[in-house]
Amino acid sequence: MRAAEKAAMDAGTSEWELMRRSGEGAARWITRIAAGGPVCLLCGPGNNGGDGYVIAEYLRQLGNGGEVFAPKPPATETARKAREAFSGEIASGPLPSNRVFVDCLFGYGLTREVEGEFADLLRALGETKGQKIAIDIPSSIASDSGQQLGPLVRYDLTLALGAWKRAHFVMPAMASMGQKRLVDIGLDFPVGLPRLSAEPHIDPPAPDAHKYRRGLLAIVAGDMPGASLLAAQAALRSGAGYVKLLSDHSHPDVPAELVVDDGPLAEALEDERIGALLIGPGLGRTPAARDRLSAALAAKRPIVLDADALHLLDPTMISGADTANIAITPHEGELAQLCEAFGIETEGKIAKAQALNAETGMAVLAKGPDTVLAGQRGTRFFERGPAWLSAAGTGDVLAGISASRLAVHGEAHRALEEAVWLHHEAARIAGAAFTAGYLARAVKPALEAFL
Ligand SMILES: NC(=O)C1=CN([C@@H]2O[C@H](COP(=O)(O)OP(=O)(O)OC[C@H]3O[C@@H](n4cnc5c(N)ncnc54)[C@H](O)[C@@H]3O)[C@@H](O)[C@H]2O)[C@@H](O)CC1
Ligand SMILES: [K+]
Repeated sequence: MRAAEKAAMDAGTSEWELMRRSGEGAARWITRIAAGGPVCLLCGPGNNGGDGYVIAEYLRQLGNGGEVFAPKPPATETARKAREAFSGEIASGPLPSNRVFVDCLFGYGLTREVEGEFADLLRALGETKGQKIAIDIPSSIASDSGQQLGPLVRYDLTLALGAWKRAHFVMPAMASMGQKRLVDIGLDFPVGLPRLSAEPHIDPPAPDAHKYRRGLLAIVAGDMPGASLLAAQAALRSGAGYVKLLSDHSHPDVPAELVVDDGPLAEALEDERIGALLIGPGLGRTPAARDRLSAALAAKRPIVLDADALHLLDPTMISGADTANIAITPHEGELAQLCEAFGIETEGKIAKAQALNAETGMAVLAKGPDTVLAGQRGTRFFERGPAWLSAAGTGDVLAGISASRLAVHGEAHRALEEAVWLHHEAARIAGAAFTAGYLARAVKPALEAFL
């Protein structure tokens, strides 16, 4: 964001002009929400506060002037200019209630814990009644990390200025923001930056497709076949033409459309037609499980590693492998463990996923209530999925979808990105209190939404 603003300023657009665009863009949203009702603004000492004065003056010009609370005077030249252009008064006394509140205390310049009168004001904002709008980001959130640095208010709306910041897509920050909208201020961004994932388009099978050309997915099962069966149920509905379970166990009750190969694993893995592999759900962590993982990696096919496979994985297993073909789907604990196994020392989910991708070349989907993908095409953030996904087995479903997409086209980053969208959409369709089996079945109508 800073680089894009600097580029715009170097090209002749003043900071004041950017602030005017930000403030007026935000004010247009606020006037619609306030609908003539009273507005109360909180202005901080930096340029976020400057945006606040621009908003306040815009509202005054429309005859809808409200209260402006500003514990400290502006400390930047541009914010001072905005304050001077504001023709109203600064309010004092306790924060009123039943207003549309606009929080412009701190934006991406927040660098330390919010204390004293600023913290008091945020606490009062948290307690008072009314609609609450954060300008750029919630004022107690560090924009790069999402770290909470003071009293966290629950907002109804967050208006991001110019571009999304990382904090807009990580927990717990993102859960406090309410609806999110982006205010365009006419900046250009270089390609290759971390960005919000764009809705994928999923191709139907080619006119001359047959089951192998559409993608043969082989799922390597382990000691607990339930998890790999769930993954298979989802994979069958995610686009692959053929899904096989490679298992040592007998499976009397698998669905008829799922083929079980209970022969020796090494032989089954020799099938040239296998487009992708999945290993991990229900694999177990025994020496035998480790052997199955090594055999699967030695087959040198595009592969999704999940769950137990991530516990067993170490650098020696992938040395010499074409890691661009490997997609991994760790949750928070697995991500931390992988970082330890690969000697990565960094804090925070985004940095960990990026470092693991940079160090190993594998596409890393750091899943959870917030999901971050660090892969061959860069870093991607996602809107939050339904919280009902917090149920046992939903990770197996995600792994199954990912592997099925990988079998279709062989691109690890793309498969993981598509999988997150399909997973969220399936959860939306499944509604409330669903089981993982129900979720796996909802993948079929979910896929139809992206054709
Ligand atoms: N730089 C630009 O070109 C533009 C910036 N814009 C706005 O400017 C914001 C960033 O402005 P700034 O970089 O001035 O920073 P902020 O306005 O976010 O706040 C930084 C100011 O607060 C102080 N501060 C930081 N942490 C504090 C704490 N815990 N307690 C008390 N004081 C603290 C800093 O010393 C500094 O004076 C953006 O979020 C956006 O709202 C927009 O107006 C668009 C143009
Ligand atoms: K703010």
